[in-house]
Amino acid sequence: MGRTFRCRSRKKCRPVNLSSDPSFVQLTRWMSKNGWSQLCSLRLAKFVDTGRGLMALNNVSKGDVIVSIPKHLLITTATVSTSSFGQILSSCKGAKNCNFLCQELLVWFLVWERHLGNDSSWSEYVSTLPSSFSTPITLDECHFNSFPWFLQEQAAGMLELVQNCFSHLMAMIDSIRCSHCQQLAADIFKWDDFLWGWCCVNTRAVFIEPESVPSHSIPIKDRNCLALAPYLDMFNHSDNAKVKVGLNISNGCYEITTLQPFSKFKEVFINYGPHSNSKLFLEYGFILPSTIHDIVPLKFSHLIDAFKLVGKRIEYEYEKTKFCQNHELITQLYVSRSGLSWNCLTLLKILLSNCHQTKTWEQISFMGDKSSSGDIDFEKAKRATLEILEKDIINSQNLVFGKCSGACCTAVNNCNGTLNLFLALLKNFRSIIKISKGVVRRVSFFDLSSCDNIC
Ligand SMILES: C[S@@+](CC[C@H](N)C(=O)[O-])C[C@H]1O[C@@H](n2cnc3c(N)ncnc32)[C@H](O)[C@@H]1O
Repeated sequence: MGRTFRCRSRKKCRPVNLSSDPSFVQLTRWMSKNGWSQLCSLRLAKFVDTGRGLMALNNVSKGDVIVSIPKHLLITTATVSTSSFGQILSSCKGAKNCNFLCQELLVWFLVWERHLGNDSSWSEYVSTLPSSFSTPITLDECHFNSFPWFLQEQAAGMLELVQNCFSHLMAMIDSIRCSHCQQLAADIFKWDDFLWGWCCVNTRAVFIEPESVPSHSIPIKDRNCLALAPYLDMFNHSDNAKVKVGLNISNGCYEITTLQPFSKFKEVFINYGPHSNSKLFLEYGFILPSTIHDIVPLKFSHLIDAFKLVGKRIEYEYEKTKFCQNHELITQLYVSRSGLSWNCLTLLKILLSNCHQTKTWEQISFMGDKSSSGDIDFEKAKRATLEILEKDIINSQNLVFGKCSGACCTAVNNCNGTLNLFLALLKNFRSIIKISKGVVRRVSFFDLSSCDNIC
């Protein structure tokens, strides 16, 4: 490997400086004019692994405030109520179902301000927002059908919510004419615009105490706890980041304090919450190489099928199923890197039991895995469960590609990025199952050998 090659490779890994990006320059200028000042020396950059984010230009110490946004630069439902869009909403008052989800209002606000272009008082912020997203909700529904069941359910639920929110307000405002462009709302706002707004709010909004949002007259039907925060929404997420976030009452700014240091020229991260990769994929359109929160959910039917696979009959299947339902054991079924969850192990053990008495099943449910030491059938059932789950994931992997004709992609997603992400997520699931199989084998070996010793 020559020197030129090494230099080129190093350059490829280096973040690209985006500090002179015109929309970003305009954003910081506009924010400075409106009372914002940069407390921590950061630069906008494009990182190889995480995309656009913020880089430390000096060492950042534990306890440093990395960002501080004056309250009046946050977009909350109070901002919406005082905007020209808020005036339109007030003309809908009295209409049937005239109450809104907090997120729905922020979405429509962004869509409205984007259509105002340079005439929007938030144009400097709106022009920094991404134009496309890799969240699965932006895919055509045909792709959802290839997802593993738990992702399929969640993605379909999210899509239904977004569709309902879109039609909810469109029904109220479609005949209203915009005083800015004189067009009918029905001609201005399309599904793709709403989807864009939804993704912006879903991937960028921060939590704010509802009491901190100034009161207004728009009826909100859920917790009024979301805000969009210009500049602050440029921070990427890391599982390891530790931060303190909230409104500083003494200066009226929304602040993030880092509880760990960052070295000069490294990316500065915040933490969006203890999310699994499934959640990051569904809600934010990215995944991490690995997180401690990763699990692969299981269905009760996977456990039943495991018995079929090992050729074992379940005695009193109907009664046992009823018992497990009544004792809320058919919840929290998943596999993590440390193996099958407690409830999975308990269910397997109950299903294996030859006893007909609920008292015995109750005992098993208290003892869980411990009641099974050395039971070969139990080890076989555990392994079979993992085999079945892995097969499901492989099926899904085979299905997802070959479905896309390109015509199904929405304007806010060209599909390939999301499908590659999905593939990476499935790989992640398979690695969890693989590690878990090792755990099963180790436990099995340990249990059997300790059994031999006792004998
Ligand atoms: C609040 S924004 C952060 C800024 C964003 N990267 C941008 O360019 O505007 C959240 C989005 O950033 C991206 N993101 C955040 N953390 C990431 C990470 N660790 N790896 C990859 N992408 C990440 C995801 O697309 C996510 O939806």
